[in-house]
Amino acid sequence: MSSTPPRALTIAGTDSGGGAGMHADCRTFFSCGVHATTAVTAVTVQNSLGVTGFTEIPPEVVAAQIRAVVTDIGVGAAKTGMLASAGIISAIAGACDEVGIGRGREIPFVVDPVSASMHGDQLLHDDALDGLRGELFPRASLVTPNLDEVRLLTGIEVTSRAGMLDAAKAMYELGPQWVLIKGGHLASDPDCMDLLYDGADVVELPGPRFDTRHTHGGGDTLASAITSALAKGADMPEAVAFGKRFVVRAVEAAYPLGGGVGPVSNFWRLSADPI
Ligand SMILES: Nc1ncnc2c1ncn2[C@@H]1O[C@H](COP(=O)(O)OP(=O)(O)OP(=O)(O)O)[C@@H](O)[C@H]1O
Ligand SMILES: Cc1ncc(CO)c(N)n1
Repeated sequence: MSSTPPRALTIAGTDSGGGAGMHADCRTFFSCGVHATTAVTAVTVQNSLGVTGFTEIPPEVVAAQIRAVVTDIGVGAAKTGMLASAGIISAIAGACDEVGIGRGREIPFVVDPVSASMHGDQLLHDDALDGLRGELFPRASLVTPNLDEVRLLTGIEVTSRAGMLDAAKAMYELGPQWVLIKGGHLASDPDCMDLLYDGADVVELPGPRFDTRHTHGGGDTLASAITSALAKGADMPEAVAFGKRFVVRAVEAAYPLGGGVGPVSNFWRLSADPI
């Protein structure tokens, strides 16, 4: 019998195409040697061409999944992805307080403020933005917005690396302990620089920009790799540096799928040996 591995929790939506969302999270946890536990928020109808619909899980069922996992199995860190509605966000905030998930509590909490798929299909109702800002960000150890989410949440349009620092400061004012601004959408930048900020220090996380359109699930993969490292006891700068190294390799190994946009590879660490 082996000893129990580190565990992490993803609170997120499913992607029937298997590229992003909870599927990307679970594969990333697995690749990092972390047992994946899940609280499903929504079931999306999705493939490489986009999202054509989703069904939400009742908020009390989302909260019950969190309680069931944390009180029995225990987790070293938790993350959120697609949350869909204000009601689900409130239920998550309440459950997190009950079981000790959040900044200053036992279980670090990574909040990825997913608002839309990379095709632009909405994954969060407009009236849920206040819930994210008011109920989740103040509980977050880390928030990981992309530049579209920065605009939605703060009104700031980032067009340069200097603008990323303004965005980090504005996001920090919304209450999280740490902010990671992702630079993947800054097309004018020949590299992919992310920025980590804790209200005082700025850490630049440089990375190459690969010439590929197959980046579906990149944000989920980054946040899950960070969560895996936190579940193993890393501090935030270490965890984020690991997450960036992991996602760079994942984008490099991205693969085409279907007729649209393929996913980053969450299993680049595994060999491609025949059966
Ligand atoms: N073409 C690329 N080459 C290398 N790294 C990239 C590329 N695009 C994005 N990244 C990196 O991948 C991570 C995710 O960034 P991005 O800004 O794309 O997030 P996102 O929009 O939330 O992702 P998603 O595609 O899941 O919605 C960041 O570390 C970013 O720097
Ligand atoms: C379920 C789900 N979560 C997150 C994303 C964004 O990557 C997506 N496309 N689908």
